[in-house]
Amino acid sequence: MLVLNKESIKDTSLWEQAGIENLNFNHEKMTALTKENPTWVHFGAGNIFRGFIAMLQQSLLNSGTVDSGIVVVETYDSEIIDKIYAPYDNLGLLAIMNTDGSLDKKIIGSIGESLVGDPSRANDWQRIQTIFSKPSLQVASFTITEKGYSLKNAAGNYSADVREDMKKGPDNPKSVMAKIASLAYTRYQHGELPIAFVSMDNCSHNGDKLYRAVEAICRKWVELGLVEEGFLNYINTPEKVSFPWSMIDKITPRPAESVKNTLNQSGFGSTDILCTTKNTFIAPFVNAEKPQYLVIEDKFPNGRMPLEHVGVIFTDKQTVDRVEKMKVCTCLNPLHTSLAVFGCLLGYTLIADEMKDPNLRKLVEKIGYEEGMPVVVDPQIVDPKAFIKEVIEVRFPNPYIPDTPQRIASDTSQKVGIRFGETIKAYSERVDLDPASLTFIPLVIAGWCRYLMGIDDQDAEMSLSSDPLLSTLKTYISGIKMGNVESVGDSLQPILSNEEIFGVNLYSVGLGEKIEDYFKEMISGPGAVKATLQKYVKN
Ligand SMILES: NC(=O)c1ccc[n+]([C@@H]2O[C@H](COP(=O)([O-])OP(=O)(O)OC[C@H]3O[C@@H](n4cnc5c(N)ncnc54)[C@H](O)[C@@H]3O)[C@@H](O)[C@H]2O)c1
Ligand SMILES: O=P(O)(O)OC[C@@H](O)[C@@H](O)[C@H](O)[C@H](O)CO
Repeated sequence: MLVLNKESIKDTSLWEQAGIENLNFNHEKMTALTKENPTWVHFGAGNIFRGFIAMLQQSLLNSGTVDSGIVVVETYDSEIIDKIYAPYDNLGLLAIMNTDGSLDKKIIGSIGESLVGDPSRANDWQRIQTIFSKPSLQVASFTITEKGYSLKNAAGNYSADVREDMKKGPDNPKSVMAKIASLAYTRYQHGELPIAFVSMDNCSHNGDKLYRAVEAICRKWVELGLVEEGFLNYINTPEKVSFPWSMIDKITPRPAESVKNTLNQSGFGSTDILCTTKNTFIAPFVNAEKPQYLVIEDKFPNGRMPLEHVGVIFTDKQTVDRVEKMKVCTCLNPLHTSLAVFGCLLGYTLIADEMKDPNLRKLVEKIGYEEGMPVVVDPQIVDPKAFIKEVIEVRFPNPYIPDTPQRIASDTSQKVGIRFGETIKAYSERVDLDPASLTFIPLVIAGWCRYLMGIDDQDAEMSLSSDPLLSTLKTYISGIKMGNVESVGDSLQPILSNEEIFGVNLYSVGLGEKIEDYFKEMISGPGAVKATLQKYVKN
């Protein structure tokens, strides 16, 4: 069996025989050059990073356009580095799942260094500080999930770590955003060196989200006299520090047993799948679909790698905003979240199987075409109708993509505001549209509340995907009993009125009571979720 390490990849014929595309550059040289002159640090060593972002730099390395790779930093889940990067010399394998069932297999070898971003790992932290003091560094990018940018807890207060970091200053930060602020401070101290901090997470205005979090911490440090005022000016000078917006799209499911088995059959053995204690599902291999889109605001004060050669679209902020809104608020992610919630309730474990269920297919068609399209943002550079058609007809139904509703249900509380709240707000702002007339979006929100009960449509207990608000949300609905509509009372009110969650108080736009009614229908007994869904999609 072929195993991944820096020695094994030197024997090119072995990889050729296994049908695995090898690197077209010298891995050792790339590693040395990355250490000497790092240009790109990426935070968040998860699946999308290796399956998409690292492969972009790899294409540039393969063509000889660049000579250094990426330094990956994991600030949250050190097990990823210790168990998935270090043992394999930072190498991985990408399996692209084609619609005909074939796999395109490529070694992932553009990661020059992997580090744990935490002061408790002193050597790694010092090394990251050194990297941030280097003039060569151009880009710090991020895929740390939407919750990674959050400074506050469910109650809207700064979390304990953030409070402590704000009080203590840039030494020994604990929270992820204070770590970034601290590294920016290092860069400031070394001559106000320029850099672009590029969020590549699925959240609207992701660059602003990152900026706001980092800036709030820096501002506090300045207020308390822990750092010079010039640091805040530095962060706020776009010619020195930028926070470009981006839109990223490539379905990259958790590593799947089915793909592991196929890889084993083809003679590739580095396939152990791990679920870390922090709940990251990761393996030495990544499985992903082929389609991919990355659109980035072209604002890089220290220059950047020529990623336009490998399909990345660089444009202005407004266009990024429009593409991102098109995808995240209408054409892909709301449909995914809908399939996630109902898929879990109805016992599905594969998105492609859900697309064979006429009710679920109809649901996403109605949410996308009927309720989303009237307010979709047309970015001009991508056609929303063609995009959503590819999503509904080609990407979601691809039976070879082992994507699960349970993966997508993770962190739903962090996502519903963007996935549905934006459309609801757009209806409120239009004189010709009324949010209270929506049917399917509120149906999914009711489905999510029903999901939070942790009981599936067959009345069996179901485990819920991780979510930072899960315990709080479950407390609100703990008094609700299946089959007992009276027990609902006003239990859903703290959820549905929470503007932190939905971006809008759903009662004030005429949807709160409607969602409560759908919810009541869905708890009337076993099979009620399916029946409710069927009743409304058939109308
Ligand atoms: N997987 C996809 O299909 C896909 C597609 C487009 C965009 N994205 C974006 O990328 C993000 C990550 O996806 P992935 O596939 O790499 O997921 P993953 O589960 O493989 O990895 C998640 C990464 O985020 C880090 N993380 C999690 N919680 C964090 C926190 N509170 N603070 C800091 N870091 C944290 C983890 O340590 C890990 O590095 C998604 O949330 C989404 O915003 C993913
Ligand atoms: O990653 P999230 O949590 O923002 O959303 C779940 C999925 O919709 C997402 O991961 C998609 O696979 C992705 O947005 C496709 O580009």
